[in-house]
Amino acid sequence: MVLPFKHEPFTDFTDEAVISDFKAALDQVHGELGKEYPLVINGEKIYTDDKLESFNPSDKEQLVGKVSKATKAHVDQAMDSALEAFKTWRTWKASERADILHKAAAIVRRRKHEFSAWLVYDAGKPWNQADADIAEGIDFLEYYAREMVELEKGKEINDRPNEQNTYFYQPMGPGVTIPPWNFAFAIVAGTAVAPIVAGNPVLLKPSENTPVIAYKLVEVLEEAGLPKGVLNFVPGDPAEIGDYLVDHKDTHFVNFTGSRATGTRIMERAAKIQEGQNFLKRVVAEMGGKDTIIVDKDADLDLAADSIVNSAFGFSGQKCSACSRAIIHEDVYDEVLDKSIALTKELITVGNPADENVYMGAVVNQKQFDKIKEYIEIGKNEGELAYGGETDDSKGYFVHPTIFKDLDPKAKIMQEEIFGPVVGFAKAANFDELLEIANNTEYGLTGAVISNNRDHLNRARYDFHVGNLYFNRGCTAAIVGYHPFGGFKMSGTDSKAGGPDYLQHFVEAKMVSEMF
Ligand SMILES: NC(=O)c1ccc[n+]([C@@H]2O[C@H](COP(=O)([O-])OP(=O)(O)OC[C@H]3O[C@@H](n4cnc5c(N)ncnc54)[C@H](O)[C@@H]3O)[C@@H](O)[C@H]2O)c1
Ligand SMILES: N[C@@H](CCC=O)C(=O)O
Repeated sequence: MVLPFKHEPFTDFTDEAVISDFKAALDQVHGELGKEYPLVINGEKIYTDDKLESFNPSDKEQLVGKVSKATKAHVDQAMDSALEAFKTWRTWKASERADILHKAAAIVRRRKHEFSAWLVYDAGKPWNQADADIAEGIDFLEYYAREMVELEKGKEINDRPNEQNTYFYQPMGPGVTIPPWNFAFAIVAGTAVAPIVAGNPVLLKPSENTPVIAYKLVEVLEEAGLPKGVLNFVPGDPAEIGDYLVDHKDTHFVNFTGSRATGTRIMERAAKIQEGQNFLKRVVAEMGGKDTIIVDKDADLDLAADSIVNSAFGFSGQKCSACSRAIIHEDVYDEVLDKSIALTKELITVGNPADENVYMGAVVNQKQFDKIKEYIEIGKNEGELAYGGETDDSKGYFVHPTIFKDLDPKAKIMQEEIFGPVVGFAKAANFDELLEIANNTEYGLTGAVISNNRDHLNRARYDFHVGNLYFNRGCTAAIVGYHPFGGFKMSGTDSKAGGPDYLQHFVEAKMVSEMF
């Protein structure tokens, strides 16, 4: 019997036994660094000479792994195997497909610390953030398995005398999953297994920054019994195979999560009908954010500072949901700013996340490091540096938590996604203005309101235009099955990952009417 869904608990890293187990997992993974990984096409492991090399962001000389690079010819091969696999995979019952996800979840759960340890080295995640990423991946497996069994039942529609009508959902055909690096296990798992459990084979092209942990997922799903050809692993250079995957005439859907620039490019390309294509492609594109916490005059100011600091600096601000704008009522602005600086000083440590109790590791790569540094320089001209601003890329890509104050809400660092540990403060005269500023970016992903005023919360519920809105807490850390995730405006297609509507993106609804 399948138990009702409950999210995976987070690991208690204050327990000495857990600390010792986690250190052992780090040692185990350390011993496996630098290995080579293949493509997986039709169940066959293919090693190529040309490889992606993944390095530890906190120790940039440390090679995490070398992953084979797919060419366009490999993509064609993978698509052929997906088309072949579709013929039988589509006929499996939902519960049979779901069982593979349940088994995969059980395998990952048993090897949880080992998987988290890979994220420490491959993505630069501190222990607790790595643990949360793996827990979210397990949740996606467990949640979509249950959701598919429900969806297979179809929906009730009306009959008339001598007429029986049925309405049900069927898979669409093979498609492509293109995830980012920042939730290198959770988002890869969620965006690959949702279409798969719905009956569609997938070509998975992981991020070039974190391909090793993605390969680990492919191994687990194979061990759990996923038939060959249902998940094909085609890492590669996005400049070489990215457009090719999207443009392919047999790509039925693209399940993308990443930057606005890549997402809009994919939307445009997928709209063009290719020779031999006789269906419209679907695109799920979950993109960037410029997420705001607003603090009302009547609010718990310690809670405000805690929410801002943890949402801005958790995983070095490398979350689409990260708070990069704090808009504060002018009457409490100085106090919230002072409390936020004090808490940052007290809480945030920067270092190699393989060490215990590090709050922030390095940012993912040189490109991100340079970009964040550039925004810090821009911020110095646009506002006043209130805290931090230091950077050091001698050993790893370290950026210290950085707070700017007294910014114009239209300033560049208040409008563009930085994707690093930088938060800008601005003030507003009243609640109308707080909301107006919160809505003045082109993004609409997450936001939070810290307020004790019920009328203001009621207004924000409808007038704060973001897909995920939180009251009296931070704006990160959505949980599968509890906080379905997806953004408005240029943040994406509002697909609501981890929610009850998500699988609908990967099925076709069919009506059959029979006369008796
Ligand atoms: N809204 C969400 O749910 C969500 C979640 C996580 C991250 N993000 C966003 O992702 C971004 C960070 O991730 P990133 O740096 O990996 O983003 P990115 O757009 O650079 O890359 C995302 C993926 O797209 C691939 N890609 C790049 N060019 C491509 C092309 N031309 N065709 C096909 N694929 C291509 C990359 O290889 C990678 O796998 C941030 O903007 C962040 O806000 C959004
Ligand atoms: N689901 C995550 C954000 C994913 C994007 O990076 C959160 O809610 O913080």
